[in-house]
Amino acid sequence: MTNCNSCPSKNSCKTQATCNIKNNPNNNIKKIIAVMSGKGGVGKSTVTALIAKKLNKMGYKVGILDSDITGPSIPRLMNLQNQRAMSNGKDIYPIESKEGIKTMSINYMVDNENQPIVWKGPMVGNAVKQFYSDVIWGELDYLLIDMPPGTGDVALTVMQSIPISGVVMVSVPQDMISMIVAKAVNMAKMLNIKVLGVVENMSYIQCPDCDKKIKLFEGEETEKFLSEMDLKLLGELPMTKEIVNITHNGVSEISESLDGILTGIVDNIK
Ligand SMILES: Nc1ncnc2c1ncn2[C@@H]1O[C@H](COP(=O)(O)OP(=O)(O)OP(=O)(O)O)[C@@H](O)[C@H]1O
Repeated sequence: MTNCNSCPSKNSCKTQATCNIKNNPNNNIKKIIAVMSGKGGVGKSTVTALIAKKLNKMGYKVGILDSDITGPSIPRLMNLQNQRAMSNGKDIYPIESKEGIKTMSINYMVDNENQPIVWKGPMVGNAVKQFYSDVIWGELDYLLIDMPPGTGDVALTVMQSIPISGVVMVSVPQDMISMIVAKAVNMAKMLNIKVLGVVENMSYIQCPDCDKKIKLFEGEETEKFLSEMDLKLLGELPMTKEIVNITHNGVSEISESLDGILTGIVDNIK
């Protein structure tokens, strides 16, 4: 049953008659942002984790819902592998990172993270809906949703059921990827969900000796893609060991330059 009072979209919702998600009365979530890519492996989960850490550092209350049921990576990226979610039989308690970011992922419910989730689409969709409705997120300024790759069944369920305020698209500077990201952008537009902009990941590498930025995909037409799709560039992230250390190895210090890029990204989506 829908509970519009606790829904983050209550003031802007146009679909109350058709809404099919239950809003948990224990939760008060101010803004829900989905991080999407259309194509797997471009760094969607990494960007989700970095945005969450930056918002958390700025003092906001943040949660991450890992809706990638068949390829969950949030527990590892947040240094929370081998954790188990507890339930009181009705609600599920999220797992909190050391900095206080609440997370929920299917990996908190399996005995071994290598165990595959061999479920058909509707079951996967229902699990994601439960992660929204049955998890005690409490008071959150931002709930980030790490979307499954692609524009398939589960992505559609998430976008149709959860009251998403906007989508951040993650891309890498290659023509082929831009084309696939364009599909995801068009999907969001078809569903009337605002696309907040694009984060270009693995945009360049930086020489450790002379600081020169080296574009791996020089000549690719990112600017043309952005203007054709009427999209804002939220920021360009380098391909660095620092990002791997922050997201895989639990390193909490962020260099001034990466912090500056993340500030630019979150200022554009807040
Ligand atoms: N900017 C970066 N610098 C260095 N490594 C990166 C960067 N972004 C992502 N990676 C690495 O690339 C790999 C894929 O990243 P990630 O899991 O975030 O992608 P994804 O798009 O979420 O993938 P999936 O489609 O499986 O969900 C990870 O090992 C991650 O550490």
